[in-house]
Amino acid sequence: MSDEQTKLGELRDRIDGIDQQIMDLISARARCAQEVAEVKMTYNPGADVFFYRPEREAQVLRRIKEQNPGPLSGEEMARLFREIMSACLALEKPMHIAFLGPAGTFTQAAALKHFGHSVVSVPLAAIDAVFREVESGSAHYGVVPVENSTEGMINHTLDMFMSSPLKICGEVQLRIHHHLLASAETREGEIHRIYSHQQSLAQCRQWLDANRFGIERVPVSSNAEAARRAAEEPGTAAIAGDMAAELYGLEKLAGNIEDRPDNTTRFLIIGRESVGPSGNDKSSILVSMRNKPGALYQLLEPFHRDGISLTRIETRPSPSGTWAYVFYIDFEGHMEEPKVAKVLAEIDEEAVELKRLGSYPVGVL
Ligand SMILES: O=C(O)C(=O)C[C@]1(C(=O)O)C=C[C@@H](O)C=C1
Repeated sequence: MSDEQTKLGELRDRIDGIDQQIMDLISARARCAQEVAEVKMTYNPGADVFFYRPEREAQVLRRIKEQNPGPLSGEEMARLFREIMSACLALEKPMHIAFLGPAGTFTQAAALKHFGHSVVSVPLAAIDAVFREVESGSAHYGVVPVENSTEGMINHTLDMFMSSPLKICGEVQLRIHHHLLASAETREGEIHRIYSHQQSLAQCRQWLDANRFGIERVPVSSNAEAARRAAEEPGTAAIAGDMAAELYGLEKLAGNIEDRPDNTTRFLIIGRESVGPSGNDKSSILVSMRNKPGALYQLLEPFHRDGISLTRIETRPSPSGTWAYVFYIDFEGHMEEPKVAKVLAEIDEEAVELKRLGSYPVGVL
């Protein structure tokens, strides 16, 4: 046996021993989660038991990132624990997560990033269908896109909150990498059409102008649909992400072609219950004010006075009348914190309507 083989043999024996310990510890953790489920059921008899606890998951993942000794990065270690917790939660209750489909969309990638892979992910054709699926109880939670760093807000999602009773239970950000994809049978020179979602075509406009000028660009309902067509129609290509490429067996002709390297989409987790404080939270509200001078100032002043940072404010036309507006506001803090509760009580007095969409942990992964 060579020196190399001897040394590798020793190290692999050590790895086998460590794997055994990891397995024993993960199994002990999983048994604990089973006991947690029993406690939740015992103390909430006959009720809709909420097994998934977003605030606790955020705390666990934050602690892992903070205390990670290396050499793996904090993100990598948190990802591994994300999957362990996902498997533990599935033992308590298999979660059904509705997302804006079809399979292979960035929204599915966001759902799996947030919940891990031990969930049943259910593709739906439209944002309002995701809301309905969760409202009816057919899915435990839903995942919908809310804003993109290049293209701005996804208004359809914001508008759904005006009429939906659902709460925002979490957020997850995903770096969006677009690739030019085609089937193995399609040669580069033959490509006469590129399919993608409207937003993705916009996010890659400069690259397309510089590198594939003159080739027809056809918007379709999703990137996954674009990938499906490229797989079926010879001579066409798609702009889509890794998941869609893998799902439809496409090859990457050019990778990371988005014009802005920091291209990120933020997704919301929607559910039926409120989430407790995790120690680092955000809240979202919808407010409509009387149409009078200084209304916006009156709305924002209490936040400023109490030192609460706004992270987003968007204006949407109100469904109730011409030239009436609804403000969608995200801010730092949890609605159970006294200073946040005080500001909201003040706004409630002045507003025509104040809808509390929820408080939720700032995205960890
Ligand atoms: O602490 C709980 O309530 C659990 O159910 C355990 C656990 C975990 O595996 O750590 C699993 C699922 C919850 O979403 C949060 C945490």
